[in-house]
Amino acid sequence: METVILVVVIALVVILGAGGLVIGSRRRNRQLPPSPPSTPTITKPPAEPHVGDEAETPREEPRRTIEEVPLPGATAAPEAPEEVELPEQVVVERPEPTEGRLVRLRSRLSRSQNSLGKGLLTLLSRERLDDDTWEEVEDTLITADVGVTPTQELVERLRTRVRVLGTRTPDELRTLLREELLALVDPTLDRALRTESHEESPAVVLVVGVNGTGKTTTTGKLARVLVADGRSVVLGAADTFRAAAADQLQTWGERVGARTVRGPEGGDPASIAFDAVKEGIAEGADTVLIDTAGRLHTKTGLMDELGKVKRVVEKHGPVDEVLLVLDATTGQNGLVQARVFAEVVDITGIVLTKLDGTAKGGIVVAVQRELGVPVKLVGLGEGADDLAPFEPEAFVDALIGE
Ligand SMILES: Nc1nc2c(ncn2[C@@H]2O[C@H](COP(=O)(O)OP(=O)(O)OP(=O)(O)O)[C@@H](O)[C@H]2O)c(=O)[nH]1
Repeated sequence: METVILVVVIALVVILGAGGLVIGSRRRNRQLPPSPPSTPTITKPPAEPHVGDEAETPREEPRRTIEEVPLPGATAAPEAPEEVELPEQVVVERPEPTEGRLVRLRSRLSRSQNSLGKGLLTLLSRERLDDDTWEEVEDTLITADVGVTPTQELVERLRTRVRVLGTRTPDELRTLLREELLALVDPTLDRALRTESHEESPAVVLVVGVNGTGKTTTTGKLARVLVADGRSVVLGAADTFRAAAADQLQTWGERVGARTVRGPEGGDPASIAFDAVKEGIAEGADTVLIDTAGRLHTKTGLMDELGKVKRVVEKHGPVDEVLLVLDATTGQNGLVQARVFAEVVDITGIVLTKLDGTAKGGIVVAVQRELGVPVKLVGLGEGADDLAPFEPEAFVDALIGE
């Protein structure tokens, strides 16, 4: 009896052992295939499946190729495809023309801004224009970030003109308001971008501003504005503070066929700026656009960094434009930033971004007054061609709605 039990136990152990091996080998076979490489390369096709194979089973065995099959009269077998590195395809885009861009993008402005224009017109159309109504006019302008002094000036002038005029039809009121708003925005300021090359060297534009205001995006969009106007551009990725900024800028450049000069992450922005201008000279480019980092940790740090970039670039030739990028949605905070930058470097123009996302278009007036420098460009969306040269008339028309 004992012998019989022993035999049965041994038989069970043998059967279980064999089963375990089978399950184990199945498990091994179910390992995931290796993940595909990130860059596309042409590789050999996989081995063909055999009948009964599971679809996801990797087939490591070499593929039976045609040369192993003896064919009657066959001389040479066709060659298996070689591994080939595909050249990267860069499609150079043709940016939208810049003329009349603000008019085309006006709907973006009026959508967010018409609370200002419509609000003012509604107030001015009231039966009686008493002190309370004029106070409401003031509040509306201040809420739209126009600033206290310009608001008081506008209300004072408008009040006098309405009194003198006597009768007030809606058309007359609209015309008066348009004229007064336009006077605040100041159509006499020179808003031309100095981007034309000199005899021996390209024009140099420094783009400065706090990170996150849309500085890198604006530099990229500006490259498109210039290319659309027939200029050749070199980009300098001197914002070495944020790792992805150089990649981002390079992508913008590639889209319009502009070269980007960049350095190591955390590298010296001044030396990148210097090299970018050198490249611009070598290429005979019209304009070099330099994206800088805008850390506001300390004013001294910022001053040192931007001062050095400017000094080093000036070894090649003058810096033609220093554009300060401000986020219109940050309101008064943007004005504080503007003040700090203006103390550090001579700003020649302002770019107001994200005007599509705010009803506070009055910031155009406030920042120009604050710095005594014109708004030259406005950002009206995230699209590649959503940067427009600033036109006071089109802007005011969008505010009050035509
Ligand atoms: N709606 C809107 N978004 C904008 C505009 N301009 C820029 N942006 C967005 O703002 C975000 C920040 O833009 P970036 O260019 O990365 O900002 P930055 O100032 O360069 O930041 P750093 O590279 O860190 O210095 C992005 O999502 C942009 O698409 C604009 O005019 N309108």
